Amino acid sequence: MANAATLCMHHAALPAAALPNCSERSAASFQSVEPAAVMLDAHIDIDEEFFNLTYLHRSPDVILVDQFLSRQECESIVSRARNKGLSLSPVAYAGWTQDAQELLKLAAGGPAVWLALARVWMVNGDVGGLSRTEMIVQAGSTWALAMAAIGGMVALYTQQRIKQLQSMRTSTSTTLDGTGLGDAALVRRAMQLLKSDWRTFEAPTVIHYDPGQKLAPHFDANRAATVEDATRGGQTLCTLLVYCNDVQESDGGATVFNRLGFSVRPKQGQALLFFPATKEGAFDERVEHEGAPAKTEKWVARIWRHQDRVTPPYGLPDHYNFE
Ligand SMILES: O=C(O)CCC(=O)C(=O)O
Ligand SMILES: [Fe+2]
Repeated sequence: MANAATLCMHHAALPAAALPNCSERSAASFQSVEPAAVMLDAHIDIDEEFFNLTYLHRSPDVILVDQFLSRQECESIVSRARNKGLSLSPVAYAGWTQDAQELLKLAAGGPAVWLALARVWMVNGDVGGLSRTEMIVQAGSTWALAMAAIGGMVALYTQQRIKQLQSMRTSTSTTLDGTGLGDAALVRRAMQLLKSDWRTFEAPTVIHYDPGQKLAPHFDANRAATVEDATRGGQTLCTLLVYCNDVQESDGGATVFNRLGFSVRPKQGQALLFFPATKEGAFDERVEHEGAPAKTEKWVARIWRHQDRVTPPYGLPDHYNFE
């Protein structure tokens, strides 16, 4: 089965880790320089009374739920994933449609027009006295040829970009069907905490990092979600990660929020919840994050809550029964 959970990465993610003093930027100072913060804070409604829920950060809201899953549930998730087998985590080039459109628009008004005019000028110089219709035909066909060639170059660039992004995620992963002891508990509790129907969830994804593996800074939402995520339920509104094993402080492997200046160390059974987009689907770049390389292995289970029904193979099947 196609692995449902591709990771959305965009070139905008690249310089983020290198933002000057980004780790020292406090929430308060961020709010004062970001007037749109209040609008961006309007994430989906959650169950604030959920057992063990604490706020790690406000605006943007980042939440921890201790003992979200039990040790047995975590172990069950890991062993089901191992039995199924994991493969290199897929990465999506989020925003490629926008980038390609922009490049083509630039070319259509610039280089393609210059080439068309140059061709008319040359042909006119060679044969002389081109009629107006002949000039239009010459210019039009040259413009179309130039656009086709530029389209090919944009496609090549997009392929290169996907390869480059893939090298930034070296973990392996797989999806579970939500019927094992641990993954069923994950879906059930996610439904309560997020006050959401399982139909808006991607199938639970299990991510495994071997020592040294990592996930570079990225956003889970996609600025071009309406086009690129149309077949997987639209925008990612919420990310729920559950750490399935402990990683000691000195061993790295934290989930790092560079722009917010803090990180979360993996603790078995603990859930980390944040909102890559508002309930309306507006992209929130403040919650850019990364999975830092660990010296030991690290296991994470993840549910992405989308805007609409996530149909199979990305989501759970119609006959899924969470009871
Ligand atoms: O492994 C982590 O700490 C982060 C994982 C993550 O961000 C993702 O899977 O989208
Ligand atoms: Fe992520």
